[in-house]
Amino acid sequence: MAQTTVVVPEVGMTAATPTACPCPGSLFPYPPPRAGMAVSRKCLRAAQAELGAGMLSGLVESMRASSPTHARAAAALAAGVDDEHAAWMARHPSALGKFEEIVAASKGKQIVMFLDYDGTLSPIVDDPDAAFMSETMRMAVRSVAKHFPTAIVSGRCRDKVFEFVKLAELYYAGSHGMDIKGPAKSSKSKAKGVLFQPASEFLPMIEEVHQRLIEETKHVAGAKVENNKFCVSVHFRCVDEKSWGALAETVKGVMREYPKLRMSQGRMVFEVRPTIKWDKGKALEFLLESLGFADCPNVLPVYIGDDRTDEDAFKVLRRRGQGVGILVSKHPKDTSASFSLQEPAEVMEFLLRLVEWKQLSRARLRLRRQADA
Ligand SMILES: O=P(O)(O)OC[C@H]1O[C@H](O[C@H]2O[C@H](CO)[C@@H](O)[C@H](O)[C@H]2O)[C@H](O)[C@@H](O)[C@@H]1O
Repeated sequence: MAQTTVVVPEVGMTAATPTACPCPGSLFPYPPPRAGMAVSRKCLRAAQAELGAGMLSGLVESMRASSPTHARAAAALAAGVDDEHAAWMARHPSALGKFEEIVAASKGKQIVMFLDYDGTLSPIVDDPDAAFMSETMRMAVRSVAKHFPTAIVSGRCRDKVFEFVKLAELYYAGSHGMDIKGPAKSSKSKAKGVLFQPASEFLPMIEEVHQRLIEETKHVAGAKVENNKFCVSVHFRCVDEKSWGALAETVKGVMREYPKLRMSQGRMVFEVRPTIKWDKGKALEFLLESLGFADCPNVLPVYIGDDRTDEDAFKVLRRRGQGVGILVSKHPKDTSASFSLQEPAEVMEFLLRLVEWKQLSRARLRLRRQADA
């Protein structure tokens, strides 16, 4: 079969004309990692070292870096800010500007959409319980899901992210991918009803650490502890910067008692989760496999996210040499994503353009068939 090859700069992927996908649709491709087995000595040592001496000042520095005001101020101090931004944009061009190249690369392939929630579909707000997505964004996601299998991949607990998104036809991977569920049984989807929870052994420990963190951080005004089922978030967006050191010290102190848990940092939030080798990147691979696209050249995963935890998924796309990683950010950031979008409003525009493009391609195909008949 003749091959049409499209190379998208920065993405390094090629699009070929369709061949029948040979991949069987396996619903449970990975044996769930057992907690005890997954926590190797190396992991334990790394977790302990991570929380060891000297970590605190590093932590506070990193808390500062995750604050947009600080990041901007620091950037403004640096000379040649505009040049730096332009250079970053050249490396991670706007997915809207490169839209035609992106869709051209999907020729003969099934697009599968992966969407982070906070900061991607909803704007970042002070109160995590009030991070609602707009009705227009919901309509855009619903329309996208009519054309392409679509998954929400979030650090939040799956039930909570579902409450925000409210679309039963989607796949949901909550708790940073540790709680995956396919669409309801009535759906026509290949992976309907799929459920995967690789960290279920950690539930009692997570519940315990959640309670401990509430208790230990209650003296820090503005700190908020959120139970995300298989992980816990400690928010410091509303904590006075003078108390960041105290908060970091407190969380670090609790973490020392739980070597099977690790801590990472998102946007003004500490995220506590099991040390198992599972993240948003693994969730992406699991979902692709569940959909029947394991080792399949005829798929184009598109992942859009704004957070450090989304980098695991961007890295997977890079490693596979397949797919489109899009970072949502107004500011230059280290990222493995190929493209960028500035904010949720641009994400919505990108989704709507995808829908429009798909509808147009279908209409063109119909017309061509009618003309040939
Ligand atoms: O993977 P995500 O869907 O991006 O979830 C990551 C964290 O998102 C939420 O926190 C972030 O958004 C909040 C609401 O805008 C904001 O107040 C907070 O500062 C951000 O870090 C969520 O509340 C966390 O539990 C997730 O881990």
